[in-house]
Amino acid sequence: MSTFEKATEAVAFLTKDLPEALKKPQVAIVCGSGLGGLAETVQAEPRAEFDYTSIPHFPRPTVAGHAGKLVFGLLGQKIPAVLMVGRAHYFEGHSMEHITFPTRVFKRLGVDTVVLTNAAGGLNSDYNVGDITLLNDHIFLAGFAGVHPLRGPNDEDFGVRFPPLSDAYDLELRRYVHQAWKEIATPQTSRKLHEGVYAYVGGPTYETRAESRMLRMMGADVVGMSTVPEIVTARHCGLRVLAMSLVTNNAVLAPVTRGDEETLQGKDAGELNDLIEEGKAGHEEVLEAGRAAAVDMQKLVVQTLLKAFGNA
Ligand SMILES: Nc1nc2ncn(CCNC(CO)CO)c2c(=O)[nH]1
Repeated sequence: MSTFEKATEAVAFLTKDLPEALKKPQVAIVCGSGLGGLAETVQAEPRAEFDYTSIPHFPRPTVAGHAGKLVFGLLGQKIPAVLMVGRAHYFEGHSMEHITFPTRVFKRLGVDTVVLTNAAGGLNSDYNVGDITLLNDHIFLAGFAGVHPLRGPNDEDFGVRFPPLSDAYDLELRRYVHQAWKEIATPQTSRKLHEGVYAYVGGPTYETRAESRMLRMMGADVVGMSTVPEIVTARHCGLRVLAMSLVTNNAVLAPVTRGDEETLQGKDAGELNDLIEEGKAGHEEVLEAGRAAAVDMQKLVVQTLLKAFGNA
């Protein structure tokens, strides 16, 4: 069975009992780590929810903070949308084709715009935890090595064999984000909105210090383990893309301390531990920062989409 046929089967399952107003979602939103609250901004009626385990061929997330449900509803009471609460990742053992299958389902549902959110590590020293980075490009390291969602026979039902990506990050949608942020941010708003480049790493390990420095030197502003495979797949099948990262922690770029006696003289075990532990990333801090920033992120996504499609 081709991916196109699997996506068609999943759409038939999802739409068979959907309220008419929800059968043709215009926008799909992928909620990243700790950002599942976005699905609660969808009003109560009309609304439909599907656990991923019930959807034919859908991948099942295993990471804390990734619930695993598809929510259909109206954003801002007018934009028919489908929201993914929780995503599957390559590092969980899923194939690239499997983690990007939901994007194929969006296409078959008639979605024309996909909004992807994620939690990411900050590489740019101007970024602080809690800031939002509107993505305007990416570096797909795994893709360079052939770990790529479009590897293998091209599915002409979805798109061309050699899709360009120089236009991947929709300029009009990014303009709406900046306009929306001007309306949301107040003088008291501490978090900042940046535009930047996302580096995709396969995970599940967080980067080493040297890897973080390499990514920064390559021009990346934030780093994460998701989103880019979905973006590549979305562009392959002609969807408009809007993507935002929440900076949930700062990647550790500082060179590792030398271990020679001269450098470490006079340091006791506790001080040595502090040196090596400084800035170490952890998933709990990622989730906590996601929860803290979720309301602003939700407002920004909804306000942007109302500007882009609210008069439709
Ligand atoms: N240094 C660093 N900090 C980060 N904060 C969030 N993520 C994205 C990964 N998020 C989950 C997996 O989805 C692990 O926290 C990263 C990352 O990949 N690297």
